[in-house]
Amino acid sequence: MNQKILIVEDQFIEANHLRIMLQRAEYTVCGVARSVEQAEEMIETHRPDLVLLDIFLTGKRTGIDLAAQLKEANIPFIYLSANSNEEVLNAAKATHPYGFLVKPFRDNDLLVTLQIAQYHHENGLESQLRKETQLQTQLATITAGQSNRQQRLLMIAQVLQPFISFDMLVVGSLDEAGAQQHDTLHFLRIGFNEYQVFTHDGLKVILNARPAHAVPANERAFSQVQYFNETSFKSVIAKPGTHKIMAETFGMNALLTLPLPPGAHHRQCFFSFYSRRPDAFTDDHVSLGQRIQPFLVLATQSMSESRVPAIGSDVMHGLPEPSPNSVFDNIIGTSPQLTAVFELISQVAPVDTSVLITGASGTGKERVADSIHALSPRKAHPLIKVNCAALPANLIESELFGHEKGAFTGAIEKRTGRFEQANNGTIFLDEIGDVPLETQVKLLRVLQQREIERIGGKAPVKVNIRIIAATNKNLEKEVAEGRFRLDLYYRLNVFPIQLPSLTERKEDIPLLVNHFIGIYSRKTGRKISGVSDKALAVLMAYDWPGNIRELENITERAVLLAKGNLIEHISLPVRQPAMPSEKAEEVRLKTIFENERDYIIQVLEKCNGRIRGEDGAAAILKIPPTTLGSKMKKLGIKRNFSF
Ligand SMILES: Nc1ncnc2c1ncn2[C@@H]1O[C@H](COP(=O)(O)OP(=O)(O)OP(=O)(O)O)[C@@H](O)[C@H]1O
Repeated sequence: MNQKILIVEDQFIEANHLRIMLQRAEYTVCGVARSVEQAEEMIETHRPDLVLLDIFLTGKRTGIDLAAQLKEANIPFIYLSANSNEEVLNAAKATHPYGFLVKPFRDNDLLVTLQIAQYHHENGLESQLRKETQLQTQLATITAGQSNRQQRLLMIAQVLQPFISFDMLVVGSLDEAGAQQHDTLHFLRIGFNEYQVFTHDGLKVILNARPAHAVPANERAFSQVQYFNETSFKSVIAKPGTHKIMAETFGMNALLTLPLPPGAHHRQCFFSFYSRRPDAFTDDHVSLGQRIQPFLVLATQSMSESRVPAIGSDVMHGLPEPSPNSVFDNIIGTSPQLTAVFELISQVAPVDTSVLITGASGTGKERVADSIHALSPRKAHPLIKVNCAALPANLIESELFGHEKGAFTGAIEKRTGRFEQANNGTIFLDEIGDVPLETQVKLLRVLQQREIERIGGKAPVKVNIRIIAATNKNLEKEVAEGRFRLDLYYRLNVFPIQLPSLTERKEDIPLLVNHFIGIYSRKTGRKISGVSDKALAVLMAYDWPGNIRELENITERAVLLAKGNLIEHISLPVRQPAMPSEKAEEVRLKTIFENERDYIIQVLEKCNGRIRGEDGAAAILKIPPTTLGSKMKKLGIKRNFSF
């Protein structure tokens, strides 16, 4: 084994037990630290391969404080803590640990967690290296290509995006005195892999609409790779200049500067990446920027050597190629939040990593699963979807793993389970948070060993599957409350994708509404061309507890009820007005479950309690009646309605 492990634990007995256990398992324990200060010294001296980290330690600083340094030093760490309250779990999760074990735990749990951590760390590093080599090759190909400066820079922007997520890239050159020239190009991200390109003069045209701004002449550029997030960005934009314009005109909140040194035959250039996210950039971006500097120098050098066609002065240049958004045809939206999701999908789809999709009900989790499968090498094989919440506890195992004939009373025939059906393809386990604890152990086994055991079967059966799971539950909370196994959580949460709620991306509402109008006009044979400004304003003002599913249902109804060929009137669910004594804060703190519960009750009321049938609540909510039934049970909604 021979991995060097540092134990950071202030309880002597526990630390000693850990040391003995790890040594027995052939790990090398390079030290036991009782405080963050001691740990810092030992890390410096021994450079451990992994750190086991208690959260509350001797002294003021906690394990969570040490985590930031470990991350920077690229040392994986696992928390061991007796404290499993949700707040601590969330703070710990934000530091991206390789595992979290709640004390007391079994020795074996720790050994398994260590192996998982090692696996993730090595794979993470390896795939990072692979991706970076690929990036360098892509940059070299662009350099060798024949396209003009603008096209090349656009291609560079596109290949850099997965590594440095930005909303605006500004590229330009400097004169001998270090002042900016007027050859600057701006690439404003307007969709996944789609950019609006404008020149220095183009920017002037935009700014004329905002007379308070002027494009500064001869502005100086930064001389090293560095970043400015939130507070430091505020000090950068305190002075007039390009950065201030980017902040005030385009809503940018962070900057990463990447200057390129001058050469004998070419000028000094600069790349400035801006993001709307105030915490967008990290030290990792600085290191990456320094590593790719030579490749960018070559790319820009070849541009100054090639004859560059004149670029229209104040014209907005579109993409030279058709928008590659089409790979996500089934997911409508161009908001930055959704674009970030596209980014994650395209990163994870080609590999076999398990994915955990989280987000409130109706945010499109199933759509994301569809896209991951469709973009993966498994696309020619089945994508099997299982709604775990809809399966009664006594049937779930036979549904997932299958059974042999005669395995139990009623098993009159052999049944192939969903895992076997998904062989060579993908299995989508929706509502994973609803799987009973007993079944969770078996799922863990599938994830670890890629084999299943049919009920009544004599030997395990190997399966080659990719697992995508989804939930609208807060799994950390479920773990903390003992309803979800931590080891399964870590196995599933290898690549989390969190979907934004519709209120977080209201700018997508017009696109979504038009998309649904198109679908339901075709379905119903009505010729509806769009929605009036007034009706759209109503949609934009609503808070969408049911997310896109609710928007789809409301649009469908509006299409049916429209008097002319424009939707003029939108009828939204009547919401209970807040009680005067209710504080605004309390209203805001409603949980997803309360929202979901209220929404289902509203729909049930509208349907006079009918669940099934064409005008039943299940049809309106676009979920099977059995799913609605189990949701109602879960949310404590009594079945005191007529069916
Ligand atoms: N971005 C999108 N573009 C177009 N349609 C969407 C989008 N996202 C969701 N939908 C539609 O909204 C509905 C709900 O989507 P989906 O079933 O994927 O949500 P979900 O998050 O899996 O919900 P639940 O947690 O309730 O299972 C579906 O009818 C889907 O067609």
